[in-house]
Amino acid sequence: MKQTYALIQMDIAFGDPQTNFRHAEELIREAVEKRAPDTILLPELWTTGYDLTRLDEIADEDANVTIAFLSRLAKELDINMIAGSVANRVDEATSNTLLVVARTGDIIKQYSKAHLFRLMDEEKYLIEGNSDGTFVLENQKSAAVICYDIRFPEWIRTHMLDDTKVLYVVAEWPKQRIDHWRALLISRAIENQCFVVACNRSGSDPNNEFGGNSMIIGPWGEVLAEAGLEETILTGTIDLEEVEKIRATIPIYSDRRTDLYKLK
Ligand SMILES: O=C(O)CCC(=O)C(=O)O
Repeated sequence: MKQTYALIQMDIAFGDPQTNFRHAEELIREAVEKRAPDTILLPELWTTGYDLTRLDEIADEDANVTIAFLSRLAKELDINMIAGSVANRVDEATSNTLLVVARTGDIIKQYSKAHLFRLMDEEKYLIEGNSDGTFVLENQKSAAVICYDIRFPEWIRTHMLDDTKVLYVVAEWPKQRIDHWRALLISRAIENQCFVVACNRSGSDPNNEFGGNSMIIGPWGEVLAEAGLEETILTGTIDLEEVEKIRATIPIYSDRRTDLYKLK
């Protein structure tokens, strides 16, 4: 089964949801016109950026505004969306929540970032999620995580054990550690024998320059498509049958020695 993706590696206006909604819609429409993708990806915190000190004003109550925006576009344009993440205010607390939207416009998954990134003060303003990012999209078992989560191979493995074939990643990964981003994504693809489809942002905010380099990686670790630093729409097509072939060639899932692993 083939799947075509368009990764919206957008610049994000700091703390300005109106501008970001407008800009994201332009880029999504451009992607659909040029490439008719099955699925579109957006980056982490694409409506607000990392303007964490102003979350009281700019976080989205129950993600309602974002969900209405995404559902409208998914239905009209006949696309699925791994719709990045947004600052999602529930009662008094805010999570960094990823939304998955089907072509029908239904929200089929919400995943809140499990590992908060202290270097960017996330733990001061956000609460962590406590459940996994697995879901079924177009009949395929899939998983999605957010940025810093990819530094935790045991968390990613937890998502892959039940025949999951695609790992989606959304991020605001800084340029100064973009070599880690590439190495971690390629490693997660090789060690889990899965496709990795990863959308970062471009541009900068008052504290960071972001690294772009959105990627589509195959289950053998091969880079199938990769963006540069600038704002761009990265597209690519994958064939999910590749996963079965790689898993049959080197059967790591059945060779695991869980009797030896001390993961607690
Ligand atoms: O782990 C890193 O180096 C970057 C993580 C990050 O920027 C984030 O989780 O927002």
